[in-house]
Amino acid sequence: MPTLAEQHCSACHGEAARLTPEQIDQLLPALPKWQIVERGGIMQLQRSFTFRNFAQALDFTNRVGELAESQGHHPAITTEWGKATVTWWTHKIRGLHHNDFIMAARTDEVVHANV
Ligand SMILES: C[C@H](O)[C@H](O)[C@H]1CNC2=NC(N)=NC(=O)C2=N1
Repeated sequence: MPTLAEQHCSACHGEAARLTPEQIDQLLPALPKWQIVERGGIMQLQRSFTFRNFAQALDFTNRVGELAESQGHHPAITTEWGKATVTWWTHKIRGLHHNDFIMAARTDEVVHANV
């Protein structure tokens, strides 16, 4: 079974089902540094990354942006001096899809590649 980071996003249509709480509970242990947040009734996956300065946070942000473009699945990113917060969810289903867990795992790999 490929790890989350080895998987590729699937095309997600508007009728795709959101992950159930049970499915989320099964997937979350693979992402120990990520947390589930709820905003406006929408479940999201979020993690903050710390860096030595703004330039490193911005470089990471751009690398995550390239990843998002390559997979056609995009996060919200808040970039600050020494910190970047990445939030994944699937807009068209207003919730969490398996794709969001894949992208969170791939985001963790970006930061390792970054250092
Ligand atoms: C047309 C375009 O492919 C779609 O709007 C994609 C773009 N990136 C996306 N990213 C996320 N996180 N959710 C989406 O529903 C989504 N849809």
